[in-house]
Amino acid sequence: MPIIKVEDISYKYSKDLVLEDVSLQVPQGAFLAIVGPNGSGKSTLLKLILGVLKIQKGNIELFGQPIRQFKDWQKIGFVSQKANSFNSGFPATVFEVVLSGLTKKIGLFKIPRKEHKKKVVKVLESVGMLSFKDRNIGELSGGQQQRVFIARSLVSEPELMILDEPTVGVDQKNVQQFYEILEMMNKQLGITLILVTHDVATVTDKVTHVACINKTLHFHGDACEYNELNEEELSSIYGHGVQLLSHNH
Ligand SMILES: Nc1ncnc2c1ncn2[C@@H]1O[C@H](COP(=O)(O)OP(=O)(O)OP(=O)(O)O)[C@@H](O)[C@H]1O
Repeated sequence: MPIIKVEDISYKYSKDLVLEDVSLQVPQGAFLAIVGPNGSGKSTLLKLILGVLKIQKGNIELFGQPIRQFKDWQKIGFVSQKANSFNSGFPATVFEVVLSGLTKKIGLFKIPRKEHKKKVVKVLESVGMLSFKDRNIGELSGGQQQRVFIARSLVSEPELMILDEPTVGVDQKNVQQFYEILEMMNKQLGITLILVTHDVATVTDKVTHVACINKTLHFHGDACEYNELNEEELSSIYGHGVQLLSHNH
């Protein structure tokens, strides 16, 4: 059973379709990159999958259930591109931010137990941020904040994690580290990942599957297949003049 099944989805905000007849499946354990130029409908597709936008045409199933009936939202973690925008005055430590990912489990205003604190320490360690646990979140760099937000999502043990351009504003060196964390989550923790990104050149040798979207789905397959596409095939995927080539080309 695929974890996500998108069938014939079309969507428009006003007159024009921004998604047209998009169908794709995400198997359990996959690491899928959704790539496409600016304004190609990537975030819209995510919002439909996350239930933020209402389906106009087509169907989506999550964990085998039609999205309308789906209630297990705690199985899904989400990290948005705007996560790393805390100002330096924000009054919460790294530890507190990650602990807030357990609010549903602990219950609002209840006192966290030892096991909860242990979980926070464990996930902070896994993203390499344990030594920052008492620092104020607003005093960290964008890349460090982003890792803390990943940890906050991880702490509730999601089965699927969706990341919308998480590396925007993160420098190249930290981007590499960031992808290593994602690989660890996918391979060691067995979390299915969906990553929306512009950064095709960096991701295609790290992910298992690639979906190229530009209103319609132009390619959906495994990453090896994608890496073997020639230039002509790639430009027919993206349209001429769109600079989104894999580094193998
Ligand atoms: N709330 C909205 N109301 C009207 N139009 C919208 C809205 N959100 C997005 N759009 C339009 O829908 C199209 C697809 O937008 P979307 O955000 O899904 O693209 P994207 O691929 O995520 O883009 P980017 O890579 O720039 O983040 C764009 O033309 C955008 O202007």
